[in-house]
Amino acid sequence: MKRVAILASYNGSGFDALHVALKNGELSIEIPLVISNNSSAKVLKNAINYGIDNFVVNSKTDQNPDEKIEELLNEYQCEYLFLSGYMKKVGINISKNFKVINSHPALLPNYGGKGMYGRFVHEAVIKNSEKTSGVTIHEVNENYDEGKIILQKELILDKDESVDSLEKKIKELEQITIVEAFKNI
Ligand SMILES: Nc1nc2c(c(=O)[nH]1)N[C@@H](CN(C=O)c1ccc(C(=O)N[C@@H](CCC(=O)O)C(=O)O)cc1)CN2
Ligand SMILES: NCC(=O)N[C@@H]1O[C@H](COP(=O)([O-])[O-])[C@@H](O)[C@H]1O
Repeated sequence: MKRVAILASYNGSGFDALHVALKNGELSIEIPLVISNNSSAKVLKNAINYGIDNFVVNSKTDQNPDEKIEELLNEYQCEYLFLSGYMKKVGINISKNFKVINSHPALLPNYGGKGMYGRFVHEAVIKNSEKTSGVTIHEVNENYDEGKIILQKELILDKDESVDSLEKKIKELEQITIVEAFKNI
């Protein structure tokens, strides 16, 4: 059974989708480990509620955060690492030694790269009067948002789409896209 660790900076909404899918038997995975760089992240509270071991790893807790993350992935025997709204670059040792998967809130290769995260993505999409946006699940390499695309799902923007309304739609679409992607990995 695939052992998947979660790495998140805030809510980890993708983690919630995977956890529901494993509990209802839709996905044959285990999630034994949750890591956040943010000690007040909601993802940690959810991990505690689900009874899942969780750790804060950042430059204050560890001299080399990536080394600590790699140590935890090995200790918990996780071959997969899912980035659920993680806002830092994952080091090359991790991306090379583990199967790292990310969910990006846009249709890569557009609207990706440094600075393209969270609301900044939706702001750019709307500023450019795009007719569509979507979600991309992709493998993670040493660069931001350049790994092999696993699955994309598209949505059509309303004429009066706002950043808030697009963010909400993307997060809803993300929930199903993440689970479908893990079925095919
Ligand atoms: N090696 C990789 N690491 C990460 C990837 C990746 O594809 N390869 N994806 C990101 C997630 N992400 C987009 O999907 C992303 C997150 C954050 C940024 C960014 O510009 N971050 C800022 C710092 C923001 C902060 O500190 O809050 C920066 O680097 O200056 C871009 C894309 C996760 N890691
Ligand atoms: N480029 C990475 C990126 O923007 N990731 C996005 O951050 C959000 C985190 O939301 P959450 O903290 O509520 O899960 C998610 O929508 C995810 O796609």
